[in-house]
Amino acid sequence: MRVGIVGATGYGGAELLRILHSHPNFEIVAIYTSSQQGRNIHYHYPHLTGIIPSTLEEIDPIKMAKNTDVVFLAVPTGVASQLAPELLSAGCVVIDLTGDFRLKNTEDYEYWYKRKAAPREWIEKAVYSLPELNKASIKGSKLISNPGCYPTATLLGLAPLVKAKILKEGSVIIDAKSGVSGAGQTVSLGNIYSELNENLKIYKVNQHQHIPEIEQMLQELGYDSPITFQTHLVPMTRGIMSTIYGTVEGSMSEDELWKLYNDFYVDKPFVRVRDIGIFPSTKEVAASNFCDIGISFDDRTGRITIVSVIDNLMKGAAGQAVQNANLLFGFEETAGLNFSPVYP
Ligand SMILES: NC(=O)C1=CN([C@@H]2O[C@H](COP(=O)(O)OP(=O)(O)OC[C@H]3O[C@@H](n4cnc5c(N)ncnc54)[C@H](OP(=O)(O)O)[C@@H]3O)[C@@H](O)[C@H]2O)C=CC1
Ligand SMILES: CC(=O)N[C@@H](CCC(=O)OP(=O)(O)O)C(=O)O
Repeated sequence: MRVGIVGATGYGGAELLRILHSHPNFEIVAIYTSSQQGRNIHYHYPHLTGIIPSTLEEIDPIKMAKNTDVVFLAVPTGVASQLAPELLSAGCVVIDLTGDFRLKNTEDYEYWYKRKAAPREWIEKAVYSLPELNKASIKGSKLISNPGCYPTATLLGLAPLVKAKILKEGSVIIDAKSGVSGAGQTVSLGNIYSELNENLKIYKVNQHQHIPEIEQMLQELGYDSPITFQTHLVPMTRGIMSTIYGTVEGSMSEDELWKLYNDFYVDKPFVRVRDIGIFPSTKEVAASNFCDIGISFDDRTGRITIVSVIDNLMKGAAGQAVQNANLLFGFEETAGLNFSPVYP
C-alpha cells in the first residue's frame, strides 16, 4: 500500500519514516515539504542516509491522490485544518497527527487553540481513534484524527476506572511531564539547552489545549466532571509520564485494582500493566509503541495513583498513527510496530 508523508522533515515525520520504511504492508512512495522541495531528506536528516532515498516533493493534492493510497499529516496544528479538506476532496485518505480534527465542538477548539477551527463538515466526518478505547471499527473512514500525546497517556491510564464507574466525579487530578521533542523541531526560547538543562518547568497552567480533548473522551467513557491537568517540561528528549490521582467510591484492594486493569487491557498488545508496587519509567517505553501503566491504592486517603508512560513521538504520535493505519486497512494491529523499546 502506497504511503505519502507531509511534514517528513519534522520529528513526527522522522518517526513515521523510521517505522514505515520497514513496514511489511506499507511502502513510502513520496515525502512532501512546504519549504525544501527538490532536496534529498538526507540533507535534513543525515541519520537516514542510505536508508530512505527520497527527494522531498511539493504538496500538490491532485498528484498526491493519484500517487498514494494514504497520506500522513505530520504538520503543525492549524495547517491540517486547511490541507486535509483539500486532500480529502482530491480523493486522499488522511491520517492526521495534529490537533485540528480532535475536538467535535468548534467553539472549544477556537477557545483552547486560539485559532479558527477546521470546516465543520470535515470535523463531523473525522474519526478520533485511540485504538484501545474505540467503540467501533475505523475501517472505511477517510479521515482519522490521531490523539494528542498527553491525552493518549492520560486516557489509557484512566479508562479502566472510568468504565468501571468507580471514580468519584470531580476527583481527578493529572500531573503530566514531557520531554522536549513534544514541542517539535521549531526553536523557541523555552526549548534551548540553557533554559532546559537542570531545570523543571510547569507550563500552560490550566490552559493546556489537551484539557478539552481528555474531557471529551472521558465524557464518552462515562466521567462528566472537569479535570485538573498540569504539564511540565523535563530535561530529556523523549517520553511522557502522566501521574493521575482519583478518589474511588468505597474501598478497593490493590489485587482487585490490578485485575481490573489486566482484564481491561488483556487483548491490547501495546498496553502493559505492571505488577502492584512496580511503576514504569519513560525509558522503559522509549522508541516503542507501548504504554506502560503502574497503579496503587492508598487506603488512608481512598485515592488511587496511576502512572502511565509513553514515548510521545511513538504511542503519542507516529506509532499510534501507524497502528491506526493498520486497523484502517485491516492489517495486523502490531504490523511494523512489533519491536522492543531502546534501553538504556
Ligand atoms: N512532537 C510530538 O511529540 C507530537 C506531535 N504531535 C503533532 O504532530 C504534528 C507534527 O509535530 P512535530 O513533528 O513534532 O513538529 P515539527 O515542528 O517537528 O515538524 C512539523 C513539520 O511540518 C512542516 N510544515 C511547517 N509548516 C508547514 C505548512 N505550512 N504546510 C505543510 N507543512 C508544514 C515542516 O516541514 P517542511 O518545512 O519541510 O514543510 C515541519 O518539519 C503537530 O501537529 C504536533 O502537534 C502530536 C503528538 C505528539
Ligand atoms: C513539550 C511540549 O511542548 N508539548 C506540546 C505537545 C503538543 C502537541 O502535540 O500538540 P497538538 O495538540 O497540537 O498535537 C505542548 O504541550 O503543547
